[in-house]
Amino acid sequence: MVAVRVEKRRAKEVLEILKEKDLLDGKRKPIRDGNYVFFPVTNGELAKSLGLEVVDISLPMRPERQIYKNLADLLPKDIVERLGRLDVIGDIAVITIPEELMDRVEIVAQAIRKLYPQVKVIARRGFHEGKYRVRKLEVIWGEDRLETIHKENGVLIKIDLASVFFNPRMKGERYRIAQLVRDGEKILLPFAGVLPYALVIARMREVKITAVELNPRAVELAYENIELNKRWLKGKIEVIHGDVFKVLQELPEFDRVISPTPKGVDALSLALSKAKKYLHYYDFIHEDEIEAFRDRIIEECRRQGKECSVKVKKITDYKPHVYKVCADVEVKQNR
Ligand SMILES: C[S@@+](CC[C@H](N)C(=O)[O-])C[C@H]1O[C@@H](n2cnc3c(N)ncnc32)[C@H](O)[C@@H]1O
Repeated sequence: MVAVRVEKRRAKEVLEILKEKDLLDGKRKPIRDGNYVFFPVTNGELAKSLGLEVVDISLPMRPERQIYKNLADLLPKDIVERLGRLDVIGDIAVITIPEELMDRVEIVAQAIRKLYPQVKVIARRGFHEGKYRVRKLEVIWGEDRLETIHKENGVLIKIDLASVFFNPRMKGERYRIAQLVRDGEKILLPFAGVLPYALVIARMREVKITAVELNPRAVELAYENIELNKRWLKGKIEVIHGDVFKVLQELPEFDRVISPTPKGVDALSLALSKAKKYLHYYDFIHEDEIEAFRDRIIEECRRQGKECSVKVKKITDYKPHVYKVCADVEVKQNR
């Protein structure tokens, strides 16, 4: 089996070349011997044509599941450093690629496919747009579709990334909230999307959830998702298609309100007014403003005649110094 033999002092540089040309054989491990490093390659002739010394040598195999851990194992440093976040949603990989790397998109796509062989579509991430908070995505490799089924916390979530919001990085947060919920609770979920929170909670707890969503496509998928998961849901989910700011006026108080508020929308007063015991209110806050955010919630509680304790938790970073946060509000029951 062939490998490239290179002096130790040139090893880093040659490794980058091998990654760039997609020549590195990830199934075998490189070895060091004295002053030389041997890199396993998939094509000796091509390596030779690059002026590299190619030798016949047997190198140890890597364990199957540890072949590649991340894109840095597969791509040259100058590319990896400029790539943004990579998420895998069902069988769709979504990656942030800056404009100046668009002429290297082929090798990025190849690396993603090696890392995630199950992926059938690779899409380039744009920004969230409009009131439905849908992300602009461009398919750069694979099947021309943005619909998929994602597995998370024991539920299946059908998503159409072309027309609804979904963030797989909130998986841990959804689990955290589900753990706080107790059997028997009545829960209100404004801004419910395709129901990721509702499904995860209903999977784990015997509760009644009322979910409100405005985007008609998200509502359609919400119903499909209830159907997809019905065999293992302990809780019940009712979906209301409508505007949170109108629908909630007609609804009573709930034990718990969970508001995954869209960016730029202020639903604090309304969501709190519907919370008998607990409110989990999400917002995007600069790190210097977290105390002020907490004070604003306490002030709103006072205004509504509620005595509350408020803890604000950073959930994910949104942009430098700005976080998606969750205010966990507990309404004291002695009123
Ligand atoms: C940040 S996303 C959260 C979606 C979902 N909860 C999740 O975590 O994936 C906000 C959702 O609120 C919906 N939305 C925006 N304005 C709304 C309104 N006035 N009434 C109801 N839903 C609204 C959007 O369509 C979107 O699905």
